[in-house]
Amino acid sequence: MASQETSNQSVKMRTSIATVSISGEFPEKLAAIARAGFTGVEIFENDFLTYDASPRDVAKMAEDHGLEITLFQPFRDFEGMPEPLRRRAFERAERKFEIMNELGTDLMLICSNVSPVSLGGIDRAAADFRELGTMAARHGVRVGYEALAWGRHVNDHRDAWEIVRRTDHPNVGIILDSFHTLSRKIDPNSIRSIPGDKIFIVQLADAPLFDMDLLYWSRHFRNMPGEGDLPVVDFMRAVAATGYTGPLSLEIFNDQFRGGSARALAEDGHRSLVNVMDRVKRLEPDIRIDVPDMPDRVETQGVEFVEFTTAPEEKANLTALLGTLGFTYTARHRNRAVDLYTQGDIRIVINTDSTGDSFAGASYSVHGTNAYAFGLKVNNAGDALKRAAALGAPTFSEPRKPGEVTVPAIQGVGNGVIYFLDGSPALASIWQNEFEPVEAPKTTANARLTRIDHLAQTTHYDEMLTWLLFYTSIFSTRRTPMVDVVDPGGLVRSQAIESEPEPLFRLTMNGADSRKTFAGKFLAEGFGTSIQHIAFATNDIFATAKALTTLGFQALPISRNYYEDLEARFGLDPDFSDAMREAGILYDRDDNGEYFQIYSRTFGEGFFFEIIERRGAYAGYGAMNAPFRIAAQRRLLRPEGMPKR
Ligand SMILES: O=C(O)c1ccc(O)c(O)c1
Ligand SMILES: [Mg+2]
Repeated sequence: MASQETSNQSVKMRTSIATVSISGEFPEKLAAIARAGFTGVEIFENDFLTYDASPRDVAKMAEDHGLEITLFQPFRDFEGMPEPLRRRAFERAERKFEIMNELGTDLMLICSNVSPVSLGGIDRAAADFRELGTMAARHGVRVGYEALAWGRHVNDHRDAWEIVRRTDHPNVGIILDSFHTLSRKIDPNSIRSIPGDKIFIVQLADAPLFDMDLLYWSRHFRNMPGEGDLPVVDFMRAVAATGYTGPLSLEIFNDQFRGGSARALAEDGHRSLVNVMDRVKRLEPDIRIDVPDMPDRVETQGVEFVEFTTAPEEKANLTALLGTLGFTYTARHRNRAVDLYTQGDIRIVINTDSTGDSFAGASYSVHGTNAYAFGLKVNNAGDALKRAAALGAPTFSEPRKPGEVTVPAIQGVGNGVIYFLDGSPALASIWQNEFEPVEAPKTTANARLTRIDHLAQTTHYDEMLTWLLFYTSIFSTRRTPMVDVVDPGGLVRSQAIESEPEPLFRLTMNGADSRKTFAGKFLAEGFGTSIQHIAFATNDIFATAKALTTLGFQALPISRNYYEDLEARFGLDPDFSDAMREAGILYDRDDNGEYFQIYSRTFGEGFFFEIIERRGAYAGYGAMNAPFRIAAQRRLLRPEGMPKR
């Protein structure tokens, strides 16, 4: 009875990552892995072989970093070999067991045989494993069998389990790898019938859905759980239901990661594991892994404000542009050089407070005028901060003056600040308490802008997965499929993140490959600033266009060819397309509704505003119009009549 009780206790979560998953030399990898908070590491044999140190030295290095070596892998082409290859395989294994003893790890991964000379048969494989188990026991080690998705005879964890079950040896177990199961669309619920103590380690990886050869897909395109499209949470739920308490180990083969930052990759990996396990814990109450406590994913009700930092001498350009968009200067901060402009439910804050060590001033010095911060409406700002911090997001705070409230905040893309606001008395009354309404004559002009539809952030393509994971792990969101936007200077990849259950907060992430693209230029010249455009919603784009003209707004001029094509493509009435052309309105339509867009001219290093109207249930962002927008923006960058350089 006593042992029964112990076996139901939960066990502290053990996190591990394979050395193949991140860039750098062996010592750099271990340092980054330890620093990111992992408790263990899988040694990928090749990383060890190519590094000039003895197994004991490597054991010492891992120990110095406080890392357990969870696994030594892979051992290939073992089971089902005809003689004399069979004998050779056992001899090879014995050599590796000796190395494992020096490394201080007791588990080796054997992946299913891919050799064309290997022989099938469950009982033949089980007999080989039974003999190997006995040899492993003599060396005090264990072996785990993993079905590679492209294994010659075994390519399904259900078959690997049947072999392990028939082997019936305490030193032989199964190793599950989410990629191999999910890439072949094998139902992960089949894992639920495996006893948890026969699962020796679990490897986790996600991947974008590609129709591609399995081996090539696995070796080049895996990514961190939550960064791809595979149902890793369902997989891990099934594992948790078995009572498994061993390490959760990331094994990510990815070409882009091999050249990335070891530190950033390790941090993303740790965040992805904690996030997946947090989901799993909420869905599988019988889980025996003790996952760190944190509030659930944050539901957002939209963008409460966007804040620009600028210098007093540049401010007039920005406020003039806001004026032509129908914004009114409504209030000024009681203690600071901070102004509030409003229209509908939109708040734009302009900060010229560069005194002391204000972050706004610092951001201006690095990036110039930029939208360096935004505020999100959430249910509980304190909980939002707790979750973000538990997932490793840097928290942000600045010294407050008497009477000022500390708004919970974190830092995100381009070091920009994300504030959390909720309905608590202190945070809900911040605009009334900290701002003084301006008495100056108010314009009655208004362009019927109602709210912020979306923010668009630009990053280097290499960082795109990092930031997608950042948002989707902290906030309750879904991602739309990635779209490619062709810029004459290169490709820009774009993906939207939308809050769930209601898409009240929408954000598009644009990953620029080259600084020759319009987005890449914005990044390079703004030194990595983050928000490139803000899209405001209207309920009547034509009325808004008319009001904007009166206000002196200059829309981005769009080529006549665009409207010719639009008319042909959608069978539009020529009067309708002429009306759009005159107002500089772009158009898109899908099965659910229509989308209208007006762009401002660019401001500073490529920042711009957009005005949109969604009709019906159109859910996109007009991606097909992006090349026309980019072409128009590039035309304006060149002085009239100048040849393109
Ligand atoms: O691609 C491979 O060969 C390979 C090797 C070891 C693994 O654990 C794995 O998942 C894949
Ligand atoms: Mg694997």
